[in-house]
Amino acid sequence: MTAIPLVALVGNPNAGKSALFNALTGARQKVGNYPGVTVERHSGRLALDDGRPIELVDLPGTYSLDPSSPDEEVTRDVVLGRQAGERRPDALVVVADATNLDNHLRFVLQLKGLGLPAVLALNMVDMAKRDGLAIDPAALARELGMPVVETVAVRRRGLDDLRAALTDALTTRSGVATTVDPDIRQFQREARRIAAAAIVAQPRGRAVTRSLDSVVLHPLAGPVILFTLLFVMFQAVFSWSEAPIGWIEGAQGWLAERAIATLPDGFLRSLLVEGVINGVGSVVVFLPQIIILFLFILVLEASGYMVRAAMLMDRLMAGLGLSGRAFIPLLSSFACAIPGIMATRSISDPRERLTTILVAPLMTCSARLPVYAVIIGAFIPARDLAPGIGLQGVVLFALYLAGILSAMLASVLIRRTVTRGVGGGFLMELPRYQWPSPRDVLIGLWQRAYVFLRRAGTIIMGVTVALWLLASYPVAPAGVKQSEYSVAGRIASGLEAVLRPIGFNHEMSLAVIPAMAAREVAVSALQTVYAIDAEDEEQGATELGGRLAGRWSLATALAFLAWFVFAPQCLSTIAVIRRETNGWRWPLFAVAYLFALAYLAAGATYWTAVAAGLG
Ligand SMILES: Nc1nc2c(ncn2[C@@H]2O[C@H](COP(=O)(O)OP(=O)(O)OP(=O)(O)O)[C@@H](O)[C@H]2O)c(=O)[nH]1
Ligand SMILES: [Mg+2]
Repeated sequence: MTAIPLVALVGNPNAGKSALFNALTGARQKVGNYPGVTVERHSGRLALDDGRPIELVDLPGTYSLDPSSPDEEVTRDVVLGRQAGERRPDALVVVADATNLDNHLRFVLQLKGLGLPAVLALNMVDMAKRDGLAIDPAALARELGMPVVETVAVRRRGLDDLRAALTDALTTRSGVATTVDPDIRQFQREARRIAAAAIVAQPRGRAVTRSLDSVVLHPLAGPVILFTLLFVMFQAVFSWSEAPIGWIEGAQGWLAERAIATLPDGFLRSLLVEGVINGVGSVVVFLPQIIILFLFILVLEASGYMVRAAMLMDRLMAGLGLSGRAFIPLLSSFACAIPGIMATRSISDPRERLTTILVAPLMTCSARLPVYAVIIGAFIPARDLAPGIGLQGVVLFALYLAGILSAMLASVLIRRTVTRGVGGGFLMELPRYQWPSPRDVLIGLWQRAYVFLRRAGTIIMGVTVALWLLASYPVAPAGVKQSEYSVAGRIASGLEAVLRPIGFNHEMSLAVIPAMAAREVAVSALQTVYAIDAEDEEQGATELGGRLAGRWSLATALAFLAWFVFAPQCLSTIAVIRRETNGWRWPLFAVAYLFALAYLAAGATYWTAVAAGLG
């Protein structure tokens, strides 16, 4: 006697497999409206139309047959007949949620590639109809090359048709052949195409999302749109911020004047004016630009566009060995690498995760913005390249691009060497587009502003004041430069020997040491050092940009920018890498390669600029 046929119920989590299992076998399996309800194998019997008995097994839901994820591997092994103590199923009933067709079809296509006789149970059609979504099962069957039966498992509807289709599939035993290349991105594209062909009516919101996506995710138009959006964002950072920056500078000047007018000349007044008000003020002045940057990022996130950008990036980066799964952590690293590195916990593949952690510090965090902005403001003329396209915004865009491109390049190199091995695919559900809620955006902006101001009031102020003390003492004799004679100055002189070949001067060498605590400190440190060397307080309060423009060569300024694209000038990031990788090995690796890159990039920039006659 031959064993009775074995049929497996497979599909994405929450598709209704257990509900269907119960309806077909009369069993009482636990069903629940959240993914991952069924975690072990259950089987039961039912009779086909011709009276033949079959054994039906209800499997845990999975999103794909990705061998890198342990739970998906079980499903894969069962379906392929590789699981110990389990025979290979003779046929599959693939269950898909009609209300989420394209996402579920992706897995259907993958399962179809296995070549087993299969029937698609298009479940939850009641929910689809309620939402105004109509799917043509005949069209779907034609496109898929697989019988399709509409079911409502919880109402026991479509069961007879399902049994009939299953009887057919088992009798003819016609396995459906693979038609698509087994690549998750191909499945995704094919699933979207089939869903679009089978859906005959859909709610308005979905239709809007679909037509927007056909443009936004277009292989050519998509990247162009993404690039344009980012370009506009960086233009806005400069062009919208002028007035509010003026207000902050005004307030800062007024505060300094008040302090000078009320306090007697001496230690306290110098500390307050040079260290606190002007030092910290030189950083706080960049608040408007940070707010503008985040206004764009938050709106794009809330609208549902960012997930699309991740998909686009995934496609672009696929050949580079970096997955789109890394996009969200890398995107958060534009705010700060620390939450970005923490967000890599969502990356299941350990090698991909480590690579993402190692390149996250290359994404331009908001702490670099003050450094970039002060140098750009001082050295790049505020003229338009074309109407509406300012040169300063273009340079800022280029700096961000340099960070992104080097992160991509670094990840290719790291993936080929230290973290070699295949990674998992990238699956992401696309949410619908929606208007961002102004309230949520405002709350988000407030949080960013608060974090920035808190940093200014704590770590940046603390380090700046400490630097002011170290740079003010011992007091230099007449004719000797204070910033060189002081404790800080002497330490910087040691570093200057190393940094001079890449165009750095004494003040810059002095600024990069305290900037290890936080990059913005580079700005307040320069402000403080120049103020200390100034003849009087009036002159000391001169705006930093103007002061730099008169003293640094353009080549030196550009080298400083290049340095900050790469340098791991942030102790907290190093600490977080240590925590997330459980040891000193990777943080030290990151520090070493990033400083090496910074040195090479600054040097190359400096010498190229000198050779071009900009020295
Ligand atoms: N309206 C409607 N609800 C359904 C239908 N089929 C299942 N459900 C409900 O959908 C939810 C998920 O059903 P399950 O059978 O637990 O899904 P599953 O595929 O077994 O999920 P996992 O075990 O997590 O993989 C439950 O709340 C069911 O009651 C259907 O055809 N129509
Ligand atoms: Mg289940």
